Amino acid sequence: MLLAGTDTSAVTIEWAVSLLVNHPKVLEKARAELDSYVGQDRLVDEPDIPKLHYLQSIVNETLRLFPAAPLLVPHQSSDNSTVGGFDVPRGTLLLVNAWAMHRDPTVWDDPTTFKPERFEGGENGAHKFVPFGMGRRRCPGAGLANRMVSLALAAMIQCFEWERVSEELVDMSEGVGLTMPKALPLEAMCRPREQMIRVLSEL
Ligand code: HEM
Repeated sequence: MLLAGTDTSAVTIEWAVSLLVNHPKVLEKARAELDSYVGQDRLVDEPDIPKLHYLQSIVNETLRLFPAAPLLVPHQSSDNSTVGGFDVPRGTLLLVNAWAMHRDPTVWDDPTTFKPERFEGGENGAHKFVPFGMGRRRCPGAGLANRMVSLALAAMIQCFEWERVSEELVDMSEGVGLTMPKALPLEAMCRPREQMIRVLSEL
């Protein structure tokens, strides 16, 4: 439970910040949304999150490209069945490749590009977007995870300027591990936003 809840969320935040420093226009748009809905006189808080639609799209797009559980969790079929023309006997170990589904060019337009806008306008990905699995064994922490990741990211964007450490893009290779870590940990420069220094100093 601790690993399921902490590492997955931490890794998702690291992928999201990596994507944002590589896409400064997206970062700018997220900050503009925060400035418009929350302002600069107080820290973003949980009740603000449902209003921050672009931020939600960034979190979804991060989970699409870098699902923290790329093969979900192994399941076992409870009965004989047929899936897509394949006979699956009872007791078969089943893995769902969410990573591949999320990058399938037959269901996603320009699948390898980071484009949070694809989730705008009510697009929720339905059965093609499954970072938390589906059905009875879907992640019970999905709601909490979405709120935690969104709130952490929102505060980081609202309060700090983020930049890459050099002209070179942040390396987005995936490393080896249960929760798909970055191959190279993120290094980025951040400094408090001038407008937020008062709020930060009162925390
Ligand atoms: C970004 C964050 C997270 C991601 C991407 C994620 C993803 C997943 C996935 C894919 C599964 C397997 C679903 C399946 O079997 O089809 C799962 C299971 C689970 N998750 Fe999460 N999770 C996250 C955060 C959390 C949090 C915050 C908690 C709790 C505080 C949590 C608790 C659990 C538990 C207990 C299970 C096992 C459920 C079962 O086997 O019935 N997860 N998660």
